[in-house]
Amino acid sequence: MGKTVDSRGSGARPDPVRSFNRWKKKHRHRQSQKKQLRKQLKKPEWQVEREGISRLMQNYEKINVNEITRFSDFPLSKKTLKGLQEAQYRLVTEIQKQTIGLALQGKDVLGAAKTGSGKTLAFLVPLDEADRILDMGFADTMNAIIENLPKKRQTLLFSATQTKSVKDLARLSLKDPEYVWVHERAKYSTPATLEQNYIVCELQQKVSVLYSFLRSHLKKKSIVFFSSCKEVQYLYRVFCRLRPGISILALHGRQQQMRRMEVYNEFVRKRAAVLFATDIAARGLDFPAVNWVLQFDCPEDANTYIHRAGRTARYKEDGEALLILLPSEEKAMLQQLLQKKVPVKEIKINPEKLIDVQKKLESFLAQDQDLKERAQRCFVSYIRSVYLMKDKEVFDVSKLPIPEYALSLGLAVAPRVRFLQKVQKQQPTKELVMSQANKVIEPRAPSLTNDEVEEFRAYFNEKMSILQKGGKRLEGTECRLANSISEEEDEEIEEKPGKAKGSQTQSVRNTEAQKIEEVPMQFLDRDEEEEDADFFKVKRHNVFGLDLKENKALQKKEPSKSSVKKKVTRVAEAKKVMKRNFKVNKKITFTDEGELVQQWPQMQRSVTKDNEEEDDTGGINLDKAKERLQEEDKFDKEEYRKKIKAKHREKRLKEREARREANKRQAKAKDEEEAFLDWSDDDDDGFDPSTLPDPDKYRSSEESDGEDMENKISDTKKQQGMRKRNNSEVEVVGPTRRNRKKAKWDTLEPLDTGLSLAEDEELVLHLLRNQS
Ligand SMILES: Nc1ncnc2c1ncn2[C@@H]1O[C@H](COP(=O)(O)OP(=O)(O)OP(=O)(O)O)[C@@H](O)[C@H]1O
Repeated sequence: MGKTVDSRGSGARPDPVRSFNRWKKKHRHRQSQKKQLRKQLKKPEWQVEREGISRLMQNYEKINVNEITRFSDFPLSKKTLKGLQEAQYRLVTEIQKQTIGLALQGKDVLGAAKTGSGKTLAFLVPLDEADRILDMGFADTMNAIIENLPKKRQTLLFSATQTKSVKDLARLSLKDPEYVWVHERAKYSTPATLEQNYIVCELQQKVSVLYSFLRSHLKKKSIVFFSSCKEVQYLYRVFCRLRPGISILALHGRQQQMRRMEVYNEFVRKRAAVLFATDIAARGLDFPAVNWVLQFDCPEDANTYIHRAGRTARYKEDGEALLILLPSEEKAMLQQLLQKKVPVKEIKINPEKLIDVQKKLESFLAQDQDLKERAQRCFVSYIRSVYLMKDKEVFDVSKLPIPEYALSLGLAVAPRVRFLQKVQKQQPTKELVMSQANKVIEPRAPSLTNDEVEEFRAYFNEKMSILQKGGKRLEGTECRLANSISEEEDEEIEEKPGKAKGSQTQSVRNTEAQKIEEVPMQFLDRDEEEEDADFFKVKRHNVFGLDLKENKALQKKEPSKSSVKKKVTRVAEAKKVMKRNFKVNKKITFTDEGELVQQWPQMQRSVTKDNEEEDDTGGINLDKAKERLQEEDKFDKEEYRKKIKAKHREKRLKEREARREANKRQAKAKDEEEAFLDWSDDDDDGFDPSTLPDPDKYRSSEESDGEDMENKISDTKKQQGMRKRNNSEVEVVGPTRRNRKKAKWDTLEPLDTGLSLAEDEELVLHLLRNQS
């Protein structure tokens, strides 16, 4: 009975391999489907971010300013919050609290808050220092930027000194901007932690005041503001040379951006340092831990003052600001500051602590032409900056003590400033002072008569008395801004020979006046600032003894002095000396030949016919002196030419002699060589054994050299034999030459080389080798 088996029957088991393969196929298919689905579902990062932001945006309307204390209270993205947290920004400042919400809601914002109050973090579209960019000076740049901005935009403007001008704002087409004036009702417009003082001093004392200030603040971090780059450049260099004992850095617009960043970082890194800067550093820059801001030159307006001073006392820190004002700037500037709610107190410099650096500067400039030129540029640049200032109530160039200022920079004479002449033309009432200032530097002929010199001195005395009487505070018409002033014109510096002696006189008077004044010591009441207290005094006038009273006393003295004492000119002094018949020391040396040479004073060696005919009329005959100098010059040139000729001749002779010697040696060596060859060939004919050293003697003397030497000799002899054989072969080829050599040999003396036998043999071998 047969049985059929159905493999699929209940009793049959499925093939496991086949079923696994089937499952695997299905699984793979399912996986790839899932993958494709995932791929389709995956969004780009930006899309995810945008979606996140749109979720946050839904919360913008719910922002309640009163509930905000931290950045995380704003609906900000995770990335922004992470960044803020990493930089340790958690709690918001007032301006941030009030403006970030508005900015997020897409509104245009016009924000104002004190310096160092955190405005930088408050704006999202960069844009900063709104009032400055709206200045006419930046008009072209701003217009170019605005033209290229999208029409649909959000504008956020922030500044410590915000503009409210509708005209200005219209330029930026702000749409219903939100005005946020955080400190509008505050008593002062500057930070409460900022202590602000000012001093009044003469222009010519400012450099010494600065030096004295630095000497008494060696452990502090200070920024000193100047009105021009060239001032920074010169004073930076000269102060480095003065070595005040503190690091000095310079930051100005003429530096490359990379250099500026280096300087910024270096200043931030240092614990104590002083930064000389222009207004490039006045706004927006956040220098941490600055103790002092010193405004060396008066700021152009109260706003600039606020920004400069705001480089210290930032974000809850303390700081001090010191403004240096000229007497001519004091009244108008203080008024402006008052209007802008800036509380400044007057303090006084302790004259005992004032270090005069003028002499040092003079000596630096005398040694360094480059520094001198920088000083000249600094001088012109400062005067130009004053001249170009808009506010003529504060800045009056005609009130500047020009020659004195030049001296205070270390310059012996004031460079000519052309535009001052224009001012002079515009201001006939001020003609006297200005013409005198410019007269100082008028070019003069090289020879001055006594009268001229007297006149020159007299005008200085007169000028000084005018300055003292009222020149300092001359009231006059306004200087008008001359648009025609070009940079080149300003750069033109001409030094004139007339020295500002009158100015020196005044500086001497000032020092005297300082001595006269008894100043009671009233130091600032701050224990931790003892060094400052040393340098500054509070509410004391006439520190430098330049007040009207004392000046009057000095003025009274001055004319009596000049009238009693006859003025002494240089020419008169020289004549006096000549009359005294002083004998000048001589320096005399002797040449190798024993000849006497007078080194000093130099003798006139050229003989002119006038030499003997000395003029006994007295004084110096310039024409004759000139003639003599020319003769002397010719004589010197002739002498020099002769010396050079002799030297060349000597050199030529030496070279000729050397050549002759070399030829001789060559000829001799050739003859010796030939002679030797002949000699070795014909030892029978002419060899004289007596010319050889005594072998016994040789042995005894050279015994110490041992067997080696003997071997060498025998080897040499062997080689000679070989050479002989070779030469005999040559002999067949050239009998004529041999005969000639022989004939020559007959006439030759035996050769005495002065060498030992062994050395002789070496020489021979060498020559033979060369020959072969
Ligand atoms: N929320 C904050 N928490 C802690 N520090 C802050 C905060 N906001 C700002 N600062 C710090 O305060 C200092 C001053 O800030 P910022 O430079 O933004 O001031 P500003 O108002 O822009 O000043 P200026 O008017 O001089 O430009 C900076 O060192 C900054 O790091």
